[in-house]
Amino acid sequence: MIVSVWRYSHLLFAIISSIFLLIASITGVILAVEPISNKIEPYSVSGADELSLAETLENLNAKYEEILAISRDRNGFISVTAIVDGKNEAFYVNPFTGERLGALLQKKPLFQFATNLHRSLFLKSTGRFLIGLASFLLILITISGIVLIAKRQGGYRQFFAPVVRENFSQYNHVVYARFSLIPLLVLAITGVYLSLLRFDVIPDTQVALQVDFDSIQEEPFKEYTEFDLFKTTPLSELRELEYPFSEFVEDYYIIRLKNKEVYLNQVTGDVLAEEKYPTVQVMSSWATVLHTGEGSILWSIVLGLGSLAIPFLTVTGFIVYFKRPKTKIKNTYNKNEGTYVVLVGTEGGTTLQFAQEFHKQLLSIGKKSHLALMNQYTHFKKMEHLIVITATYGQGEAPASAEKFVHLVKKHPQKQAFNFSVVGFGSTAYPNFCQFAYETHEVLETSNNSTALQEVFTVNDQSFEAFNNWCATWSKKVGLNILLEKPKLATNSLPPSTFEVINKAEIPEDDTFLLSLKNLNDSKPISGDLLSVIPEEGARERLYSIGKLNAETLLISIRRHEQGLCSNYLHQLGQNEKLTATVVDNRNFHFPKNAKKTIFIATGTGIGPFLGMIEENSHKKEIHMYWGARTTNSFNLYKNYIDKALQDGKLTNFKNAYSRNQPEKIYVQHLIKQDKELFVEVLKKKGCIMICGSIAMQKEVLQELQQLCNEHLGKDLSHYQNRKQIKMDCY
Ligand SMILES: Cc1cc2nc3c(=O)[nH]c(=O)nc-3n(C[C@H](O)[C@H](O)[C@H](O)COP(=O)(O)O)c2cc1C
Repeated sequence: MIVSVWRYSHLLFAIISSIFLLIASITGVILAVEPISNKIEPYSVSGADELSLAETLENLNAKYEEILAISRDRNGFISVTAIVDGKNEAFYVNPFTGERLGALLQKKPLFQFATNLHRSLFLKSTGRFLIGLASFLLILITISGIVLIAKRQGGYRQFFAPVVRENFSQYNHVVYARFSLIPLLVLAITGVYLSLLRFDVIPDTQVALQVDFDSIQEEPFKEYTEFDLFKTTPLSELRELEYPFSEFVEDYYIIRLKNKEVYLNQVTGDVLAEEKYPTVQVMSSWATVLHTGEGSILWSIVLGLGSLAIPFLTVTGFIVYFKRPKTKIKNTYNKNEGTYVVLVGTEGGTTLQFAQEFHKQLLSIGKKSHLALMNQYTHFKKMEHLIVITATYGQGEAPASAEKFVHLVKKHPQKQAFNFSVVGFGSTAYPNFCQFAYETHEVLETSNNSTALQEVFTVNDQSFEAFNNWCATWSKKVGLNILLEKPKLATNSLPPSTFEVINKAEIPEDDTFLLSLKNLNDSKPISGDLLSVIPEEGARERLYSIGKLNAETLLISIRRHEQGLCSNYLHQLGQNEKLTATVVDNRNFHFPKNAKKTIFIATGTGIGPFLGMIEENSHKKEIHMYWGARTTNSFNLYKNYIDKALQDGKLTNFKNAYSRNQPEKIYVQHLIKQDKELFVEVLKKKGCIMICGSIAMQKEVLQELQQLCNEHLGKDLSHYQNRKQIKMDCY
């Protein structure tokens, strides 16, 4: 709920201010160029800042007959206003020689236009107010953004940890927001400050020095080069020095330094009045520098990039929001009528869509089903079956709509007996896979009158296939017949492609076979992506991991099930026959480009994607493979590929674990124990471990790795999972 409040505030502020922020950001990018183009003008004189005011005045007085003022701007350029040939002129000079360097910079028309639009949208005070308001909203957007990133990353300490990629917009929104946070916050705060100053909400106090004319002395006379202030003040401190208006002693030097203003007797060099700038004035000066980047190429670039991030973050932010599935809950039976109660824990809305499909099918077979959010848990009068379907967020925490669930279960004990089942939606890309589902199961198990019908069932990456499997086992247990339809989710799949079967190899005793497919379309799968096959109209899709042997040829390794519709369909395909299937992007399971050493762990047909990754290892990076199967015979299907890869140096090492070759069973997890030094080294040196095969094997392997991390690395396994050093695709 708290996350939702932050999320909706973030969105609301963005909607209100988006147009103004877009204008301000685009003009801001243009204006960031101005200080850079000014700074690179050739008016900077090296070593000038170390000159004293006395030396500067001496050099310039020698060159010009009548100087009215000397200035130093934020770029460090020195200019004089002097009467030359009877005319009042202002120009840049070399303070060592007095040489004229060029005319004062004039604002270019483009920058003038951009400045007006940026400050006031050409709407005078109304425009200034709107821009000020947009800056204020930008502060709120940035703060709510910081909170949202921290929540997503699992805490402020993890703020800069790698972001798990779900899709382009979500990933880049978070990544670029983190980069641009500081410049955006600075731009927003200084923007608000400058607006408040403009509207006199912050009074622009200036120094107002008073000179006591009665006490002005005409003696002792001193050369101006001997004035203490002139001798001790470097030119770098100067903003502006105004010469006395006349030679009368009542007229004095006005010197504006970086931190104070001083009036100096032109005859004796005595200080007539002096005052430090008020805090507001110093702050205003800083706000201007920080907001405009004046005088610093580096800060101007940072601000320019920050401004550029605004349109990008606006567009990706809106895409993230509008892609989020939105569904309302409608109920035919209220909470007191439903015998089946389906509760959902969701944050992004996808889990709700699965739950809705399940609820719809229960209703369609005449069951009284009531659907609600987990936060709406209460006393359900007629409930006999409770089905909880929940996602996991943060670091294994409850999603927004289930935050109160644990508390509510304790608060509302059910008066009648009921059985329950928990389905966890999560992603193995996160360290605490479906943890909240396990917590939910535990709390329900200890609640009044409850009986667990099944263990927690987990669904990785919103796999409809897995959810459907759960539904099949659940329906069987309760004696129902439910057929689910796949919800229309935004998936990463490409349009369907056509493939031609070019080879089939098989080990009949093992019920496994390898299909080599020629890719006849433009789809460019990568080893580790998935091939979605629908064996006949209306049937469920099946996903197979792809191994890519070369640009044209893909390999899929399949286990044939006696009653399996899809595995038998693929099995009966003959040479040159065509297959229509869809490539699904599985970016969390691609070969790691930056790892120097990689370990593959697979059982059975899980070897498929690895055969492609090995084949593509043209740089001969170190790859160690651990493969588990029943007997030596199972290996014959892959032997040629592995032998050739070892010969070509594309595979460093291959070790197998055959469970039925010898009296005692050997599994891949036993090999991990044997070779623990290698595993420790790979994790330590930022290498990667990839796991593909059965969920049962994955559990055992993760347990072994967890132990190894605790004993030898002093870190939790999740540390490496967070850094994408462990990649999994298990089913
Ligand atoms: C910020 C964030 C954190 C997540 N943390 C976890 C996690 O700790 N464990 C897990 O199994 N899944 C995690 N997931 C994956 C979600 O549980 C999964 O994508 C789920 O299907 C989302 O369902 P929803 O759209 O209904 O919220 C996380 C997803 C996001 C975006």
